Amino acid sequence: MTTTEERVPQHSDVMCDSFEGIIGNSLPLRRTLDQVVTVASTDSTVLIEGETGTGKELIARAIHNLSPRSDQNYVRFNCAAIPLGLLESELFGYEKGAFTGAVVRKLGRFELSNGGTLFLDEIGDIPLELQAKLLRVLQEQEFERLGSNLTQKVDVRIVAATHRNLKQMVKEKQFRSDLFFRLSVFPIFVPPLRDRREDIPMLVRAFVGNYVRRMGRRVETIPEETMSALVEHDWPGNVRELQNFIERAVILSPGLVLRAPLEGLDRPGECISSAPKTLAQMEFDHILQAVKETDWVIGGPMGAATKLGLKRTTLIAKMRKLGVSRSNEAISCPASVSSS
Ligand SMILES: Nc1ncnc2c1ncn2[C@@H]1O[C@H](COP(=O)(O)OP(=O)(O)OP(=O)(O)O)[C@@H](O)[C@H]1O
Repeated sequence: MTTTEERVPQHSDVMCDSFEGIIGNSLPLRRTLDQVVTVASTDSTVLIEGETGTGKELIARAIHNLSPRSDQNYVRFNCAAIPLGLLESELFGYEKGAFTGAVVRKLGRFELSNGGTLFLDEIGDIPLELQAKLLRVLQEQEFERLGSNLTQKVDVRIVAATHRNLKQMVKEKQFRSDLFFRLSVFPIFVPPLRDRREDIPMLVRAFVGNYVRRMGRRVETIPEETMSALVEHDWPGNVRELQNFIERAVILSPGLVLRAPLEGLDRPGECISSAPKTLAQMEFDHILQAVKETDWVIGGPMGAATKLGLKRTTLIAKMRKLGVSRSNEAISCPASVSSS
């Protein structure tokens, strides 16, 4: 093994850096996990906020596992995945004959999670009409099944999550402010992967290890330049996107060395960053794209300078200033290009 490769660790190595299946050791992630530990032992409602794929569901499960309710039910309910008309009956249940098709009594998620934890994923997608009813259950822990006058009492700990900006939704009157305040008793923010790049190598090694085992492959090393490119990438789909990418890479690796399809990361327009790009970043991307298309030929009629309408010397000077070189080949969204 050379110094520019690293060994894929065994499962036990990875587990040292994993907490409740949450891999990573960066400061932002550790801060989030500290909050998880702090709130888990209480019965308080928790609102988990963060972009898609950051691991909100893992955090919700960790809160349940570390709580005194861990031996009771953990029920996950995705508010966005259920058709509008069914949401109410899925949450609160119904009596036989409550509506056409209600041939037997059905318990809703609140009753199913009685004594345990109910994880309401994508809470921002709960329609306004249902928000008042949800608020009542959160406050009073009571509700009626559809088609019944009998009040059901429950003891449910609520953990909710959203990738939406609920505060903004409140301002726009799409989300009730009283429900927002009730939900956000203890908010936890899960940072996007691009704000905790130190976690990427650990995640990559763990995912490679997992997929290698599952697929019966023999990958043992990850080239250093592959790891650097993965750390540099912005991962708009966060850990989920990284995980899927690694699965693809392992499928494409018949031998001992990971063959990651880095060119798949380098698709212009796919780079969704929270901050708008600077002019220098756009220039960097555009020039990098042009030189890659000409296979790094700068001068001459078929060269990148002609393509870009620049003199050869001007393009070379710009490339030097912006730091465009072959080592950037795998980078699609340079975070470090300054606009000066
Ligand atoms: N820190 C982590 N360590 C290991 N796996 C992780 C981590 N974060 C996320 N994952 C994995 O990434 C995938 C997405 O995570 P999860 O479903 O928890 O994200 P999410 O924030 O709830 O996404 P969404 O908002 O789209 O529902 C899952 O397969 C999860 O196991």
